[in-house]
Amino acid sequence: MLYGSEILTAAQMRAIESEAMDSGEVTGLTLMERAGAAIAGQIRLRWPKPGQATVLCGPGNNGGDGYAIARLLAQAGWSLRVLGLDNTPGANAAEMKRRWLETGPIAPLTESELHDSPASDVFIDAIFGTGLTRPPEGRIAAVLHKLGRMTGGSSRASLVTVDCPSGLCMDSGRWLGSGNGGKGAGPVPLEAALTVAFDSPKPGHLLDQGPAACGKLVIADIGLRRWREDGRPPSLSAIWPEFPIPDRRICSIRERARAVLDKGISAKGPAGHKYSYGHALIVAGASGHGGAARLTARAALRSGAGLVTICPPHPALSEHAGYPDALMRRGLDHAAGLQAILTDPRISALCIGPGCGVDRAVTFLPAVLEQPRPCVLDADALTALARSPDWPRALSGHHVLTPHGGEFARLFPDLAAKLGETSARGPAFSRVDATREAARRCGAVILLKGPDTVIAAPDGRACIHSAFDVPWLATAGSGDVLAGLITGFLARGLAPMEAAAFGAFVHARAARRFGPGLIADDLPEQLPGVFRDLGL
Ligand SMILES: NC(=O)C1=CN([C@@H]2O[C@H](COP(=O)(O)OP(=O)(O)OC[C@H]3O[C@@H](n4cnc5c(N)ncnc54)[C@H](O)[C@@H]3O)[C@@H](O)[C@H]2O)[C@@H](O)CC1
Ligand SMILES: Nc1ncnc2c1ncn2[C@@H]1O[C@H](COP(=O)(O)OP(=O)(O)O)[C@@H](O)[C@H]1O
Ligand SMILES: [K+]
Repeated sequence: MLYGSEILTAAQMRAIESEAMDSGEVTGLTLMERAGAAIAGQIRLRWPKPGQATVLCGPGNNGGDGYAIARLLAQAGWSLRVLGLDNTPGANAAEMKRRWLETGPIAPLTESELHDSPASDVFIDAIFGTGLTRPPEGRIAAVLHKLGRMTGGSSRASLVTVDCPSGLCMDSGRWLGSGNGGKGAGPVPLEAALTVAFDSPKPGHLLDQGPAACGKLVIADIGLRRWREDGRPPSLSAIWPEFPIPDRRICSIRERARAVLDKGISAKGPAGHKYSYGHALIVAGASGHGGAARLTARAALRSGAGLVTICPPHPALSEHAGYPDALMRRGLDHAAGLQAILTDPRISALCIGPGCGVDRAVTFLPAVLEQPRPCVLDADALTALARSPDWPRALSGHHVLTPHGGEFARLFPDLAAKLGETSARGPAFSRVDATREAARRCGAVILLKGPDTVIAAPDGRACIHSAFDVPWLATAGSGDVLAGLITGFLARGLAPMEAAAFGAFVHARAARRFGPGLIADDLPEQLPGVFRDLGL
């Protein structure tokens, strides 16, 4: 459907693994050996000279992977210290443990044994993976605290995690047992240098605390693709250009971008004129607040919309007189005026919110919502929307809402509260769960902003756009630019979910291309380069 790679929940991953094993074509032990070999291989790639490694093995299959890694690294000349538990109930993990014991001993998995380990180049966390069901407690929590202190910050030793940092919920990216932001009763959050996960990224690798905890994420192919690619469209995918997972059901960003932006041209041919590319209308606010709406309008122009008109109140028209000259201006003082403008059928998308003012947004929202064109609701329009009773009934599939966390909490206070709660059991409620539920309730596309932007449609399709590598995107007005991009793509005829996803992708790409020091004004100016880089 969208771009990037499929994301699987822990339960979906387990189901695929079971299906593969039930087919009789692969055994659990083979998968574990492949997992162990993938991680040992990644470690040897990064530390070509054999060194000292300490492997911490838990009770389940994650621990089984750990014993396999220890054996393979030892065979490659590494010095190993392995810490483990007496209890290893699973047959495959027990077999891996038995094979390791032919090579070396296992010390108890305790804080004091970890403390007494020889200085290590690499610590390998194979305590819990997808099987984590509750927050680590007691002795394992103490081990994780210690591991966090031994490997975090300026420590020389690197942490490599098997599938995920132990204690992190792979469906939400939240530390089980702690509230939002990693605070609370959970373990010292681990900060890995490298996480090697299997087959597909899980939501927790990309959401919330996940990216900071996982470090560099590598997805290892362990031969399960055949059971995964069953023809169904993925319900959750990652828009992550740097992520080189070819997935035959999802075309590449480049292909998709070309298809998306060629749309106007191929529909109209070279004889197309400006109206072929759509006409976007931006409802702007009173004097003194014009910058936000102008950023939106500039982004809509640069996105390739054929025409963009900005509509402030008449007294504020002079404020919008400057750059860009391509922008059209039209005074708009009351709802009847908007209805009159909208008699022009060539206006193909609207945006209301950036720099609009809440009172003005309250005035214009009914007229905006009752007309059938696609529309982006951002900033003040979201605050205005939250004030009107029974607002979800006024929305439908042609609306795109682009809240940041605060606006989301105003619109969906219960979902925001749930996101902030401490989770005593996994899977924890995630930003994907919250955004999907929000989209379902109001029947519109929701784009929840953040370094881990989540976009969801009312039918349950969702994607995560990861922008952890461009923290400089968090600058005043960058959200206004995003709203303009989405409006421009809607004006050009993209479906709402696609316009939102493509907007988020292009927005981050522009920020990445500019680099630190970026201000929101720079973003629209980067777009021609972004489109050129994409080969458009
Ligand atoms: N997905 C796949 O296809 C593959 C997965 N493999 C590995 O298998 C792992 C999943 O294995 P498991 O399902 O055995 O689960 P884990 O090894 O993640 O651990 C689960 C075990 O720990 C217990 N447990 C969970 N939370 C606990 C807590 N807070 N305190 C104490 N005990 C707790 C569970 O009851 C269970 O016995 C993956 O993360 C991955 O490392 C690989 O071996 C190969 C293939
Ligand atoms: N830490 C971050 N890293 C990358 N992108 C971020 C980060 N924080 C916010 N963003 C992005 O920056 C934009 C900020 O939008 P918003 O909060 O509406 O700001 P404004 O109202 O000033 O325009 C959003 O696209 C959001 O996804
Ligand atoms: K782990």
